[in-house]
Amino acid sequence: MSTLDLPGYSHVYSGKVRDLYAPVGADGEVVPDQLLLVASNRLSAYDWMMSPEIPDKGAVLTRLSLWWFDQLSDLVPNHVVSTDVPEAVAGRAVLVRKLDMLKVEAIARAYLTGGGLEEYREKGSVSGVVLPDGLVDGSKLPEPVFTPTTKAPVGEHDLPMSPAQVEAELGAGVAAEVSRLTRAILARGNEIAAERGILIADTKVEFGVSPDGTGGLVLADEVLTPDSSRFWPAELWEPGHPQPSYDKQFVRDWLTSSESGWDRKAGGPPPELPAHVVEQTRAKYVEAYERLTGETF
Ligand SMILES: CCOC(=O)Cn1cc(-c2ncnc(N)c2C#N)cn1
Repeated sequence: MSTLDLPGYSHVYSGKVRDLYAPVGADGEVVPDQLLLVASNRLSAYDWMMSPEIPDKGAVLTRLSLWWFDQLSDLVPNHVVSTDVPEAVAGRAVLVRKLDMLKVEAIARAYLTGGGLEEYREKGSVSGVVLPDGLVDGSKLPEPVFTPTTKAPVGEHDLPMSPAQVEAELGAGVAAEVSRLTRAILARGNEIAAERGILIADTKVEFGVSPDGTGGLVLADEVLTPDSSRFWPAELWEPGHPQPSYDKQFVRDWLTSSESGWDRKAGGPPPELPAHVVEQTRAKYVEAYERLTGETF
């Protein structure tokens, strides 16, 4: 993946779909207390990077995340400084406070699926939390469950963390607060999304703390986007099988159709997405944004 040459910024880190830059002052020194978080138009599905990119995906998800930060501002402070960003990334980048990030992927689940379902089928629990018997793919949980994982190095898999492991990493007080906030964020997200016909099955948020040690937890990264969360169309929810993804189903359906000619089990990369799949996927991101926020993209 190619990173951008952004005058006044130096590239720090690239994830699958987002990139992090550090502002550089006039003296050429990195500005120590801020970062530029850039959302790309890249789409990942089935652990593969799709091609071509999805036009406007980065901008739609950035605006959605900013909207959620605002909706959640009574629950938790966030890292957003400003959207006054370079023209080259206008609309899909945010200037944020540089924080000391907690080494825990804070995941909460309102519905059981994916890795949590696999762990439940093995142990009857997820991240050390015992769940009721008889749950199936897509089951709604009695209440959101905190199921944290490690932040694995690039190329390795995040591993479930038990409550004891989280306490060892963060301390009992911070661990309890991370659990409480993560579940509250998902619960709030589902209160709002349900009114708009969307279910948020699970979400991953990240917290940081100010390097100077003042204040408490700060919500960082992105929040309640289809990249950090599973968005399901509420009207199609039916426990007992994989649920259609609000934003990636067109891609998944085409990739697994005979039309694509892709054999996922063979291990090779997927083919280029046809224009109609790209357009339908873009439209779903715009639709999710407009339904949730009531604003026009
Ligand atoms: C490629 C995008 O970055 C990430 O995926 C995760 N990540 C976040 C940070 C971070 N570090 C310090 N301060 C922050 N405010 C943040 C944020 N957000 C680092 N990696």
